[in-house]
Amino acid sequence: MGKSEVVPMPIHKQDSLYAGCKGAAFSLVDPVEEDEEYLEIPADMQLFENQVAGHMIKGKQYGMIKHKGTVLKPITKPKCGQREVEFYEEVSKASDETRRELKDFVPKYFGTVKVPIKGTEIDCIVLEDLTKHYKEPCVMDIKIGRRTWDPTATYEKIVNEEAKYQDSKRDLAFCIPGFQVYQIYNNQLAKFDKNYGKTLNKDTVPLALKTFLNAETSPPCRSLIVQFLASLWRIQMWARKQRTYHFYSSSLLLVYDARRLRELRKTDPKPILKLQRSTSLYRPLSLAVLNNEKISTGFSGQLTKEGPILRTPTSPTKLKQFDDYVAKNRSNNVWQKSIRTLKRTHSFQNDYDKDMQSKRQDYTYILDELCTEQKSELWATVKMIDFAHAFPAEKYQIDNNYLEGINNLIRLFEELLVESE
Ligand SMILES: Nc1ncnc2c1ncn2[C@@H]1O[C@H](COP(=O)(O)OP(=O)(O)OP(=O)(O)O)[C@@H](O)[C@H]1O
Ligand SMILES: O=P(O)(O)O[C@@H]1[C@@H](O)[C@H](OP(=O)(O)O)[C@@H](OP(=O)(O)O)[C@H](O)[C@H]1OP(=O)(O)O
Repeated sequence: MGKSEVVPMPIHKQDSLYAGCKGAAFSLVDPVEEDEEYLEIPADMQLFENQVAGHMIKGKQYGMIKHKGTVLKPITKPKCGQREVEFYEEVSKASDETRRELKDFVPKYFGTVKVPIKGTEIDCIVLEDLTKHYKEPCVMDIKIGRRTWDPTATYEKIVNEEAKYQDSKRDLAFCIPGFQVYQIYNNQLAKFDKNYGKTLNKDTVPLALKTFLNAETSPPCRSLIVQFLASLWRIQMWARKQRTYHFYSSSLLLVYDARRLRELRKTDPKPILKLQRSTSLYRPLSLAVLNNEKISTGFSGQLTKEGPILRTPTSPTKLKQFDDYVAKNRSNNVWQKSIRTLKRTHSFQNDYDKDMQSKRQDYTYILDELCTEQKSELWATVKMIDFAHAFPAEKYQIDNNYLEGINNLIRLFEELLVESE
């Protein structure tokens, strides 16, 4: 039980359908009989090798299929499939603000298609492949919520669901049914399956996150954590106010490109000290540069429950320099805006929630800027997936089951931000 497979890199993705099944990267198909059966899909489709959790080929269940930049999700349970299709249809029409915002957090939806699988026409949901731009996609499926059974669940289903991932769900309100990571330290692809996920608890989940982030032997990469947090905070802000849906057994899919991390570490083991614009946006907010001189912003880089830990410049010269800097620089430069926001956080404890939000927006803003200027710079994202059990919100209530999982996940990522460099 545990790590399910380690695959030497580099892994050359092959277009051949046969290669998809025989390749050791896909550990989830029974290699003897079923992969041969599975070959009975159209020639321009392959098994989706980056699937880390969810239904796999087994009897009348099928795994995800890869097709020209999309993934096809076979509908094998009609009610679940119908619910998920309805959900995506509603969101893609986005007739209200909640759904308009939500659209950004889910994979692009391209309708449904019938695919002949083993001689039978199977309806499939067509979604954007969230891994398609990444050379070495590291993927983690995090199932959100303590309760993973929906309002229509049978007694048997409830008992079955309650028996799984008990420690993790109880203490963190989420669980990890699978992930894969291109490990930089040994150049291998490692896959962790649901059996491993079921052993995790509140003490070991942070370690699993570090494994996923290639941060077992070195501090987590700050740029990577900020990218994940920026996505997570947006989803959190949305989940805090939405009263349209209640999600059961739905996941967040975290994806990043280990190739970019590798390059960053190779060229710049301490990216925080680089001053070029492309990387400067990712420097810790403890430093700003004015006329080639480093200025302390007072932010220690640490976030706690009470808010960010601030270190007001101690020397009078530095303090004056900082105040002058903030007073004089009122332009729209993102970095200067960040400093002004941080300055405001001196009144943080009086209005934690509001200031926390603006701080988060500040990070998001930095990322937005980066996005506009160099879209290709982003190499990590979080999307909400799996809406087979998405229901209308009961009594117009907040989905606290979902929100709590998101909050805890964010807390762990904020702790990683503290450790990051
Ligand atoms: N849009 C996507 N892009 C890339 N990978 C995806 C996408 N959607 C799903 N996946 C991959 O497929 C896996 C299963 O997806 P999903 O959870 O939607 O399927 P499922 O069979 O309904 O899962 P479950 O058994 O948990 O209900 C995910 O863990 C992820 O690895
Ligand atoms: O059997 P079902 O109804 O398809 O439900 C599966 C469930 O069997 C599966 O549990 P298990 O194989 O881990 O015991 C769930 O997987 P994880 O909880 O491990 O991710 C599936 O999520 C269930 O599917 P669904 O979410 O549609 O109920």
